[in-house]
Amino acid sequence: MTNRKSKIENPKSVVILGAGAWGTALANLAQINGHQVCLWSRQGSQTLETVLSDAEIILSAISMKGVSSVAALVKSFPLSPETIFVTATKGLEPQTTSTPSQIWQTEFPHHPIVVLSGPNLSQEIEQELPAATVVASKNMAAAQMVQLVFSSNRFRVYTNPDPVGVELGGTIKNVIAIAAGVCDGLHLGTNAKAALVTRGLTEMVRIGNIFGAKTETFYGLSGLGDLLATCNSPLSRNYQVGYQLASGKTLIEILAALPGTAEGVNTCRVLMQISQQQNIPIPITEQVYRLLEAEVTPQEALDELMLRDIKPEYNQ
Ligand SMILES: NC(=O)C1=CN([C@@H]2O[C@H](COP(=O)(O)OP(=O)(O)OC[C@H]3O[C@@H](n4cnc5c(N)ncnc54)[C@H](OP(=O)(O)O)[C@@H]3O)[C@@H](O)[C@H]2O)C=CC1
Ligand SMILES: O=C(CO)COP(=O)(O)O
Repeated sequence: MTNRKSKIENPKSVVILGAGAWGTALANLAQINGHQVCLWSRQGSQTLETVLSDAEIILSAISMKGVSSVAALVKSFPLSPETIFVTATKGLEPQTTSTPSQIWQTEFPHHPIVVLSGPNLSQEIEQELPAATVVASKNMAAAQMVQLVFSSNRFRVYTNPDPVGVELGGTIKNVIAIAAGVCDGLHLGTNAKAALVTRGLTEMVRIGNIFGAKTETFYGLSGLGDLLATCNSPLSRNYQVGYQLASGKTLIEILAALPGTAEGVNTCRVLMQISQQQNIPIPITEQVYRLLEAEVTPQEALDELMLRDIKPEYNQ
């Protein structure tokens, strides 16, 4: 059992990379626990070298497109060998299909890497509504340290030993959230939504298993939990993309007006590469891909899904 009091008695120096919606919310959560927090942005006045000099924890809340370049930049500065890296990005790198934690681990093979992911719509967290999340690592002491830094009466943090599983839950659900937005935008009803989300979870498990993730991880907060939050909330940018596609807008129009990042658009493309390389059926993701590429209309995507070959619910 961890002593929750130590979070005040032993403040940590935490650097958050990326002052977007999620980086800002996480910075506030660590700050209210009494930690010394520095929120770094490319637009800010502080250099990266200065902010990293005494960092005990470096948390990246950068969009997927910036992760590799920022990780390489961080590597060019001296760090304490004990520094813990935390990644909160929910995406996949197109060139390598790597997850963010795999990118950080490749750059920093001797440092502990912790994944932070869960049903965490940043706007609700900024409104001080209660939420729970997961911190996962192969290094349990590092995960427990991060758990203590962020845990509070409004943010409950669980540890987990399956970092890639936790990371992939948060990443793949973004594609299903686009589909859920389409489902609601077309007013297809509660039965259709339940079927979509449940079969979406099956696709998450299939892809996760290729990466070596544990199936049970996808039934926890970072998998099913985040899937439910994102597929049911108009606050989700990915859900908004799907909802607006259903109204007939083009992807270019939607992304031009979207506040912030919808990682599911890029993730969907990467998942299609993986599914083709590994011959893994992910029919919902495939229809989201065809819709994003304007190869089908929302109604045609629905018809394709409903008229697939009939089959058993589980593979024998
Ligand atoms: N918002 C949310 O509710 C949640 C978001 N996430 C995930 O967190 C990540 C960030 O999301 P969010 O904060 O909402 O997105 P925003 O669009 O609000 O912010 C994007 C962040 O990424 C940084 N960034 C973007 N491109 C680059 C680049 N090329 N190089 C360096 N930095 C870059 C920006 O840096 P800068 O500050 O320098 O401009 C900014 O901090 C995503 O992967 C998202 O899926 C996870 C959980 C919840
Ligand atoms: O990951 C999120 C909630 O857990 C945020 O979802 P969006 O990126 O779709 O807004």
